[in-house]
Amino acid sequence: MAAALQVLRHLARAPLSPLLWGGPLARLASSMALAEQAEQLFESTVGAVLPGPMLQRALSLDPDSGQLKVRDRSFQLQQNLYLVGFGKAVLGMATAAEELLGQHLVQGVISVPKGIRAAMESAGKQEMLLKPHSRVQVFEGAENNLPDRDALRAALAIRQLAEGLTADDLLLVLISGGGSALLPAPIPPVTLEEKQTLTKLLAARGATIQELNTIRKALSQLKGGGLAQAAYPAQVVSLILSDVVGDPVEVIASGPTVASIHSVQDCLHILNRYGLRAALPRSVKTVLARADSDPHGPHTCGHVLNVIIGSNALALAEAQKQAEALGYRAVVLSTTMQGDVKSVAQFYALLARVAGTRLTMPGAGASVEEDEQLYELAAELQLPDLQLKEALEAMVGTRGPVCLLAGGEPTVQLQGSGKGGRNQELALRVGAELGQWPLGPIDVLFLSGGTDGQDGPTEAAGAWVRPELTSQAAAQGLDVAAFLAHNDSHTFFCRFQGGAHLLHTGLTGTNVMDAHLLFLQPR
Ligand SMILES: Nc1ncnc2c1ncn2[C@@H]1O[C@H](COP(=O)(O)OP(=O)(O)OP(=O)(O)O)[C@@H](O)[C@H]1O
Ligand SMILES: O=C(O)[C@H](O)CO
Repeated sequence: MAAALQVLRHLARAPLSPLLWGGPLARLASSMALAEQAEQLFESTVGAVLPGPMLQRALSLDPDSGQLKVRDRSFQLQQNLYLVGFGKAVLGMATAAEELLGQHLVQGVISVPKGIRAAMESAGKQEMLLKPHSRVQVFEGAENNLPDRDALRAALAIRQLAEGLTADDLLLVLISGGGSALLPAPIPPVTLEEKQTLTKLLAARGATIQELNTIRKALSQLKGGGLAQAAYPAQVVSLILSDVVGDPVEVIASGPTVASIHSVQDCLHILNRYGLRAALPRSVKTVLARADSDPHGPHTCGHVLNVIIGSNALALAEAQKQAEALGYRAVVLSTTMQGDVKSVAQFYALLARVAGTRLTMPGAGASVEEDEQLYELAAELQLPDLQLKEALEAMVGTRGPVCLLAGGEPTVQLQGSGKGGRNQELALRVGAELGQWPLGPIDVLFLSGGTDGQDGPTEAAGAWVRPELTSQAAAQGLDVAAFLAHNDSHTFFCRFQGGAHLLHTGLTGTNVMDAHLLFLQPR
């Protein structure tokens, strides 16, 4: 048995040959290999945006001259390098930056989530931990992604460092998702508590991250270009890991090194939209009124270079390469997947059916109705970069396995009190949908995983499913619909086949939203 497993593992890693996909043994191999390959590809997706590789790609230092190259710009390092950072992935980014540029680093301050060092330690991720004599001071705070006193202390230390810099200095700013909560510095008389309450209310009422961060910028000393202004006249290079669809630098972590273009009117519209304008604290009204008459206008950021060094698109591009190396025809469908998880699940299930028909019955063509339905669903999701037509055209003449890749962040409207996460809920919904139709002679697998390794408040990163999910679950006495009704996807996957469908990567130290992989293998 062990030897057979070895063979299957080997098959899983070897490039796929269409000849393999035939008899019953090959089918068993294919089914094991498919799940293993899916997990392997998910790991490759995450691997492309781990802090170490990302910083190595973004920075190059000539050790003799001390010239630092970032994109097409050069900076002279001469014991004049300072570092600040804030965000969920910043501990690993700072570790990698110190490793690369340590001899020039004078001082650093970073603000990272509470408990992250202990979590990385216990996960054995030494590469994410600063060395004992690091020049970087670490503040942990913002429990539950909300600004708190600890994060405020960190923000003030970061501001102090930035304000002390001169025109000879270079400030490296490391930014990742979660940065907004980790860099709170409300403009007086707004208090931290008031800012916290407003943020919570806006989020609870469904404000988008763009809206939320517009308000955060208006009330903050450091967001919306404030940090860049504090560091002036030093040069500023911001290295940004994007956790927002479309990679907008002014939104990620509320753009502390990007001049804000929003007016007070924009803020009032947002506050109106969520019914919060009437009950605004006096302090917030005061700050907004002052901003309106600010004679200096928006900050300028001419001394700043903002660079996106990691994103969902980058991660998917790597996964696409790996999938192709494994013998798949691989297409990136979209990196802006968003919308309600139910619609997203319907989209993937129908896509599997339409694409599957094209792959297994090339002559027959898919039903026109299904095609139309698929395009309608896609239009409802409003994905600006969707390559649906291209993906379907790529199936024509393809007789081998296909892998469709996408990324983004669907939303779950929580109704139940179950345990789950966006990715496990999406996978479970796709599994349930896939079981509703016959799919023909084709193996299908759908995987959804959070690149940060933690899907909602669970230890899993996500899950994978196959069309047999509902019937296999029923045989085990598990009712998929009942679990979905309570948003209890994690409990489901823990019980289903002993948890074999869960993705367990542990905290990855990075975060570029979620990855969705759809595999189609004609038998
Ligand atoms: N029981 C549940 N079932 C499905 N989704 C859930 C459940 N509980 C929480 N969630 C979802 O999990 C998300 C919060 O989890 P998480 O901490 O992974 O947030 P996040 O937005 O992924 O953070 P990050 O920006 O770090 O990726 C929310 O989108 C929430 O709707
Ligand atoms: O910190 C934030 O503002 C969000 O994670 C988006 O970047």
